[in-house]
Amino acid sequence: MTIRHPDYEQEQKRLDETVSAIEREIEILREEVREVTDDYVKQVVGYKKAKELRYLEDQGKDKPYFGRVDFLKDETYELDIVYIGKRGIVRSDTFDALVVDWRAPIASLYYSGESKDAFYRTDKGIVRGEVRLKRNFAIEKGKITGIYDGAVKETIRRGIGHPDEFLEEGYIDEFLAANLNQTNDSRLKDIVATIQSEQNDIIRADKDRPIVVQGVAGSGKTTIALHRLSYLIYNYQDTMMSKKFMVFAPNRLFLNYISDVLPELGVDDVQQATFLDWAAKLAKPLLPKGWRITDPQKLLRLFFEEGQDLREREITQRRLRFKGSLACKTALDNYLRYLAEQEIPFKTLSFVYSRTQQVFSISKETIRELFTTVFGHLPYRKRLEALRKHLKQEMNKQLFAHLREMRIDLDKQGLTRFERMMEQILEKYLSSFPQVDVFAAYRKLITDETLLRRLAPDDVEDSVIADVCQSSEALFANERIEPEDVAPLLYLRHLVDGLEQAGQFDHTVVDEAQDLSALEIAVIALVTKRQSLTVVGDIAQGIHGYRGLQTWDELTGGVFVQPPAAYYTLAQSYRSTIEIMRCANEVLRRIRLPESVMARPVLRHGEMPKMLSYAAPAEKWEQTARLVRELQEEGFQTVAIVTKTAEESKQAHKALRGAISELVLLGSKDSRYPGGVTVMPAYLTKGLQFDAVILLDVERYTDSEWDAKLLYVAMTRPVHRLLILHEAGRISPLLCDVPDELLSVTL
Ligand SMILES: Nc1ncnc2c1ncn2[C@@H]1O[C@H](COP(=O)(O)OP(=O)(O)OP(=O)(O)O)[C@@H](O)[C@H]1O
Repeated sequence: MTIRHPDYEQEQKRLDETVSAIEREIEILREEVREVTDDYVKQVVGYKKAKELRYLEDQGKDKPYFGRVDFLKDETYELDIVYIGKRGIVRSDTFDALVVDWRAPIASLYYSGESKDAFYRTDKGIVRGEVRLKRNFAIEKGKITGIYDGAVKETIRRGIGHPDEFLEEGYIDEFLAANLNQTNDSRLKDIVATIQSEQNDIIRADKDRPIVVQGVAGSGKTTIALHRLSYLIYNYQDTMMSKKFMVFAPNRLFLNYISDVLPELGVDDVQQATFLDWAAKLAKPLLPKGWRITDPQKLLRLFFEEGQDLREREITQRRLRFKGSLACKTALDNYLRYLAEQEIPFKTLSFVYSRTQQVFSISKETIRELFTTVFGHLPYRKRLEALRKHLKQEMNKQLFAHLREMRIDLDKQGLTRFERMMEQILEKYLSSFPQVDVFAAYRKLITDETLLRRLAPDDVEDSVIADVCQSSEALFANERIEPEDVAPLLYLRHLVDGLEQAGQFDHTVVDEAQDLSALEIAVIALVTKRQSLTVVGDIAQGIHGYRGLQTWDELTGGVFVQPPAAYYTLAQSYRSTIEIMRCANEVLRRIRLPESVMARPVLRHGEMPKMLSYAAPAEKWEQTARLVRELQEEGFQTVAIVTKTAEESKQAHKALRGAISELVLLGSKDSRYPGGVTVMPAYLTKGLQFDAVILLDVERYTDSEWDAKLLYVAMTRPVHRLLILHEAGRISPLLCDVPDELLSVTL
């Protein structure tokens, strides 16, 4: 912290004036809000004012802003001095902006830092100039407690470590360090004061194209995706509504964990769901009576437990991967084409006008052309409707031309008779077009080896087709579909009937996207207007690798073609200490992944991760309880005891609940994260963070890619402390090569 900054007096004076002005605004608002009215418009305005008042009273008065930026405009050579806060505050008498909202265009300068060549975008174009000063304030109850100028400069001048080390590990400015060091209150919070430049680029990216973000563990993906929603609603309230925003996240616990930050960011009524919860609602009406979707957790055992049938694992993986792949999407597209080409008996439509015995006809070539090309972009059933309408018009046209030629005047009765006749002819003609029942069609395609071989792309191996069809047949025999059937079913519904949900969302965030399949994301894109999606994830954390994305190319090269996606990477990790991240990176190194997924921790040190062993199970529980006590004594509020499986979590809870008061067991059905001391399986910790993590039974993580990713996820959850427990003499192959200087081992 800079003690007595030379501008301290001046800045405190400015703050005092701002606070006084805010107090006046509070008085005015209180008066206005008190007014009772039955005018609807006034009520709406009143509601907005009440919200504004609440913000000013609760937060704005004590800490109206966190930053200042001085911008010298190229065009006019005027210096704008702008104070930036969580919400904009305007004086109602003079309309002067006391504080500029962090989402306003000019505030972008604050996040891009000092530069001689700076700019920001407005509706009217780009404004260029020089950022002369970027200043951060720490403010408590209207008093400045710290002033921090610039970012890199300050850190290096104060000499925290050698400058080379900054570059290697990623520098961090003091203001950010002060923010990160606060003990974590376990929930996600807003980071408006410390958003980093590369994060700012993502938050403010073009709204009308998909963005895909590969970000390492703790790089702020979830946080910035939510800040992006806040940014979008602030800047595009004419075209976007927050109630039409959707956030897809991996589980209900996670949704609960992030739910507090949205209102804090000024976005209240965003929809949130897991993909399966949302998609199953749409898919269920397509299923025959009595059919169910299997529990997604059922397969975890097959993939994460030792001693499982390897052939079954292979078949299952092939089936799940195929059902989520773009190859499956191609097969479904081809299926519709195949129906049109092979199963529709295009015939010439002819009819006779009995009074003159005139024969009219529309050729089969014309009808085929209409169905497959002219209306080819429409869903199957809508194509049929369009064809019927078109044929009727054409029949009318032909007949009336003939009547005119023959100088025949049809009376009302004649016209009605003719209308009826045409309907009958069309009804009969179109009845030979197959009626497609979505589920029956999907079932046929996914279980008929010959058909699937014919329609799937050539690079899908025959043996994969055979495994997919045979194992799907067995699954369907029990009147069950699996979660991976849902996306192809919805995609087929889109091709056949059209998804009436199409364009339902103004913007969609897909978090932990690596665990969804390409086809699932393609379905999400179908229901999002203008492909306005923010897709974030980390390939290194793809713990459902047997079904999820393998690379981002599947999206950038396959799902998002027009408009193409903008791809970003975030390598800087903000959550855990350097010591924790270095140790976790060692686990990743064992599986060959691209360099982009290796995390660079920010310059924040802490205790080295510790590995402790125990000889007997009783000792394991004693040690765990002791560690929890010690962590609590140190002041850590959220501690997670993490096991490999849900079953082990249950056992741990049973063994520990007597020794640890208020210990909460969490499973995949839970939807509320209570804080405190919790015990849960590793896959559920996804996306969450805790002050400290105690990892149990690490010897159970084998040398497989899945286990390495799972262990990596669990190891990257703590903000401050990581403690690892294992049975004496047995150690996970994933940890046995970690150098001593990265992991302190106590035998
Ligand atoms: N610019 C920042 N300033 C302050 N804190 C930050 C910043 N960026 C991220 N953080 C903090 O880092 C932590 C991790 O953020 P978040 O959970 O959004 O990351 P993530 O990339 O989604 O992580 P993971 O993939 O591991 O779940 C949070 O505590 C968040 O507040």
